[in-house]
Amino acid sequence: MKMKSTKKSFRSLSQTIYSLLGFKSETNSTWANTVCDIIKSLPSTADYENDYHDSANCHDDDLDDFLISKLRAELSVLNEEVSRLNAQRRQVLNEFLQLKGSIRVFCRIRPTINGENYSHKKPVVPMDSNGIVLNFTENKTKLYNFDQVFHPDSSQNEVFSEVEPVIKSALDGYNVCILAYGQTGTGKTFTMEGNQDCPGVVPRTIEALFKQAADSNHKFVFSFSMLEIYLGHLKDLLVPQARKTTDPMPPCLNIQTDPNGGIVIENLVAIQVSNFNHAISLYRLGSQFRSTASTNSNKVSSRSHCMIRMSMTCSDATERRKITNKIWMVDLGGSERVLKTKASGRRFEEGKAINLSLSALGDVINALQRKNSHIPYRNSKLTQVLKDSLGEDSKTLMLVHVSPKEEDLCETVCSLNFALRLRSIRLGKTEPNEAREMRELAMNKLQLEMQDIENNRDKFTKEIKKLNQKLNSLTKTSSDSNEILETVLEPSTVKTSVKPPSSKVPRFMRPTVCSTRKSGTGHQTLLKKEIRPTRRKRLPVSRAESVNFPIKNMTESYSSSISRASCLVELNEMHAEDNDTVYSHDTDFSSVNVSEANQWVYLHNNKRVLPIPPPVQISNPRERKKKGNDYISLISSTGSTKSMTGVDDSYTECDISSQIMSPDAISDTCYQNDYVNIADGTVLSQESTHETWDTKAYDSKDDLTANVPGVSDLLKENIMILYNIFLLGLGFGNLGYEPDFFQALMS
Ligand SMILES: Nc1ncnc2c1ncn2[C@@H]1O[C@H](COP(=O)(O)OP(=O)(O)OP(=O)(O)O)[C@@H](O)[C@H]1O
Repeated sequence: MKMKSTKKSFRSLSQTIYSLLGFKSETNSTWANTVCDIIKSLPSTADYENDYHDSANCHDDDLDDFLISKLRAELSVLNEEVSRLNAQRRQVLNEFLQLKGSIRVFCRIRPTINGENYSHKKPVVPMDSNGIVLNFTENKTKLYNFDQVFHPDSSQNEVFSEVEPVIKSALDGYNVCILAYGQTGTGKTFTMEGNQDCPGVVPRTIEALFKQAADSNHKFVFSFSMLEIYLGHLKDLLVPQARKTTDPMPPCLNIQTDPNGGIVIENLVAIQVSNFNHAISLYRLGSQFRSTASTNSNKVSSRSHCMIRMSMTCSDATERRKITNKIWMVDLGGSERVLKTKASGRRFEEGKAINLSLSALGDVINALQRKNSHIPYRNSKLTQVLKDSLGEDSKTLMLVHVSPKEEDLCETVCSLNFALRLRSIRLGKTEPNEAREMRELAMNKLQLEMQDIENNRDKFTKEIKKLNQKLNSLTKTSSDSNEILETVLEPSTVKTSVKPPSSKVPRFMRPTVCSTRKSGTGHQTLLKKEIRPTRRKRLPVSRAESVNFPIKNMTESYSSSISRASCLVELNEMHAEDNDTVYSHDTDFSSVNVSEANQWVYLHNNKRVLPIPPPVQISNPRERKKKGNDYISLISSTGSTKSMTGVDDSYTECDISSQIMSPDAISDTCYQNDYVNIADGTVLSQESTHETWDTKAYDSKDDLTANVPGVSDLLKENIMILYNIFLLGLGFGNLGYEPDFFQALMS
């Protein structure tokens, strides 16, 4: 235990050294370095450790080290095992998808919706999980085969279970494309988006991506984009759209090809998303900007192709197909027979544009399936955007939607013929039954194998998480103890990253404004805005970043600068409060500084600077507002970007932030000088007795004089003058001015 106590005393010593920084002008970083040099020259920890080992075979820190290295070794074995299983799973999945086909076509039959009338004979009948029969007349039927047929009562869950394998492919680095195709009003948006109770493919895919990425033992960075292709133009759905002709137009989206053949959409917004909720909120936002309209076939009909893109980057998995890849989820515009919908004007143009691009998409997929040498990507914007996600090295799912209604039979035939064109020639109806059964058997086997691998991997991943937690708690305790000494030895890091532990230091030991100014430590501390939780709470020793605030025609002593944070707070609040109230009790403390500074350096129209505001109460709210406006005009005239961020040499200026009290000094002053209302004995804090444009402050002062019975106006004025002298004495006293300075000033 001797060793432990020695270490502890060293730790507390370094802490003490650190807390003394800035207490006296001598206790600066040079001093701290010297003391730490002395500490370094003392017998090293290793010497103690050796001694300790001699005296006792076991020690807490050694045990920690031993446990840490043991945990690390275990983790590396487990991680290797997970990587091996991942590679195995990837291989099995690929085999599985190859048997299934890299372009797969599903068919979903929409259920009947309330109020719809149907003829006695059902025109669209699902056969089994792959077949669908169309009944044209009594004795004329036609059978269509697909990779999967979803019956009218199939749930969103069932649909997603067929989609899920391609999400795994996406995480393996393949580009993936999920397309919802069909006549208008057949349920494309329902499948892709779903509703609150039955979420569709898009939310489920996003959720699965985040979940599977978390389970994968690799670090993924996801980004979300959303666009629509409307009348042949690309429109970013995450950018506010121009409503009036005078509104600026959003940047034009151009499609480019990078040297590797990847598609780049210029100016498309891609927002990094770290979790499901974040991505979904963006999706909801984008959905609001979609172009929809009411048509004869659908009350809320999508008049464009809506495309959602999740890009993912994973640089620590070398076995992935690509470092960055993407998954497109596309709710295609509804195919429609213009004659039937009787669309005209804009609706007609929209329908025509949708049909043309759908036809181009069909041509591309068909050419890919036939392995044609020329793939006609350039025939539409839709196929240009999807160029790198439809080819050889990617996975495509087409969900074809059909209506159950007899009157829609023509459109249903068109949709199913379109879908048939997309089906792999190899997997078409030419495939013999025997071969098909063999293929299905092999696929089932691979699926079981994959399930087995995933179960094992999950077991290991859980174990890794547990071990990591243990390791974190062990390494945290050992690194915490070294951190403080390192900070003292490395004074440059104190500047921005470490906050002095002022709350642990007794008040009398904390630096004053002057000492901070002399030692120069004030500017080394936090740049962040401090929130003042309650009026009486002590604030840490910290100062807001100060910027020069040039004022024309000012002598050096009266020129000022204010904190950037406070300036912004003031401005915001003045605008927000319609200039009536400058700050409230929970205002940033630094903004209080500015208002107090305005009592001492009152600025009017940026021309005249008086040391003290005239002790005139502004009871008329209009006047009060005007005064506030003067302040605003001051901030806006002198607080321009230039003056806020830099120094303008044409002005005489000095940094008044060094004259304004530090928040701590102000809070100290408040403690020492709480004002007792002589009439009712209540304690008013200094803040509330100051003359600012805070209505509360005025009320307090009004109370102060009004509550004294029989006080004449002259007496009131004298009290106010005395009171101002008192305040000025306090404030300026803290800044190093002598009382006779004020007497001279007042006289
Ligand atoms: N499987 C389903 N279960 C329940 N309701 C459905 C289903 N499919 C579609 N619907 C309902 O049918 C209506 C039309 O669906 P939806 O708007 O999704 O069609 P759409 O194909 O996207 O049409 P458009 O191309 O005109 O945008 C909606 O009210 C939707 O809720």
